[in-house]
Amino acid sequence: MAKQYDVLFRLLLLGDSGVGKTCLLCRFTDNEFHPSHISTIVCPTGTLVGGSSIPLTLNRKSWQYQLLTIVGWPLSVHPSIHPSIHPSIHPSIHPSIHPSIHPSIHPSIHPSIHPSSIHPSSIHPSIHPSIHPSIHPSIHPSIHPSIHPSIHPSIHPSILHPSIHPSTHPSIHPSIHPSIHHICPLLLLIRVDFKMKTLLIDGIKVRIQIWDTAGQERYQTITKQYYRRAQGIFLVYDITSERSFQHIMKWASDVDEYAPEKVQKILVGNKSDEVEKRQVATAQGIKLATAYGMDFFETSAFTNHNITETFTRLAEQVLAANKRDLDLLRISINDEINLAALEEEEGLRECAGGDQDKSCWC
Ligand SMILES: Nc1nc2c(ncn2[C@@H]2O[C@H](COP(=O)(O)OP(=O)(O)OP(=O)(O)O)[C@@H](O)[C@H]2O)c(=O)[nH]1
Repeated sequence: MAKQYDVLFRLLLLGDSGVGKTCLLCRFTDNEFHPSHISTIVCPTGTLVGGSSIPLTLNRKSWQYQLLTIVGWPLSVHPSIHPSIHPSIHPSIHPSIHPSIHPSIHPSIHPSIHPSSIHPSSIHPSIHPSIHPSIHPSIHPSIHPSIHPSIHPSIHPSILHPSIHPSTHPSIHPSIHPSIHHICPLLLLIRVDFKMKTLLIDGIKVRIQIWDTAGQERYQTITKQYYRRAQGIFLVYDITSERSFQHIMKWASDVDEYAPEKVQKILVGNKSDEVEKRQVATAQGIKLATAYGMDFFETSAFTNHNITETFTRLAEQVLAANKRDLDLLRISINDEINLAALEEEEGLRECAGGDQDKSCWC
């Protein structure tokens, strides 16, 4: 089978909330545009002490969730637990999910999904009665018992139904209930969006994993945890927002502080279609990018202007920055191949030079 890619790079989208990071990503990977703004939520304040990644399929789309261990839960219910949660995404629970999840998932989650979507025999008996028929099974097996105290409605506005209001039954999760204030440590299942795409650059199949972060200030402690694993960063502002442009300096200084030294950066002025509302001139973008030594693109996720160009450019830069390492890797692989070929050849020669009547087992 042909190799799916040669190298894998991790890119990160950074910028204020509402500049269009999620839209840029969706336009690039799925050629879709979402007119409404649903804030990407990382997770409520707390201290990240560990985590592992879990893929989940929601609405036939693949999203990445992070199972995070948070300590120091705030004393009040987080504002992100809000009734305006989107009705369309059905969290699925994998059949192998451990019974200990049982008390934390409540039948009130949502009444509308068809019972046939869950295969009764595949669900552990102790989970079954408490999961409402509407929930499609599919939290990954790796979630296992540790998830129990942690499924939390702040996951993402789009994942839970409005019916999950803080006043809902406290067994959904203690922290959702206004009266319960102390939970520590706490495990959280949160959505950290990333999407993948493979590009062909100089004959190299470059797979890029693009992480969409939450622009909201309150999530930035957590977001910074992703910087150090990034090889490329998009610093995004909105050309209709002078403020988002001013904040680029803050984002850039965070990158300097938390990202690896070799990280590649690109400045992106999004919403170029909003001609009437423009507050940041193209020349200002160019000037800032030049000052930081970055490339600069004005984009529109709405009209698809410069989207592929921007993502490809950053991937090219990351590839160029890592080319030396790649070449070294390739040389060592080639050396191994050459050595194997040499050994094989020598073996053949030995056989050929030996007793001609003997069968060669080389
Ligand atoms: N006109 C126009 N609107 C856009 C464009 N890109 C995004 N938007 C709109 O801007 C709003 C915010 O977009 P998002 O992609 O959700 O913003 P975000 O940066 O991911 O925001 P957070 O998740 O809160 O950090 C949405 O209403 C989008 O429809 C664009 O290129 N042109």
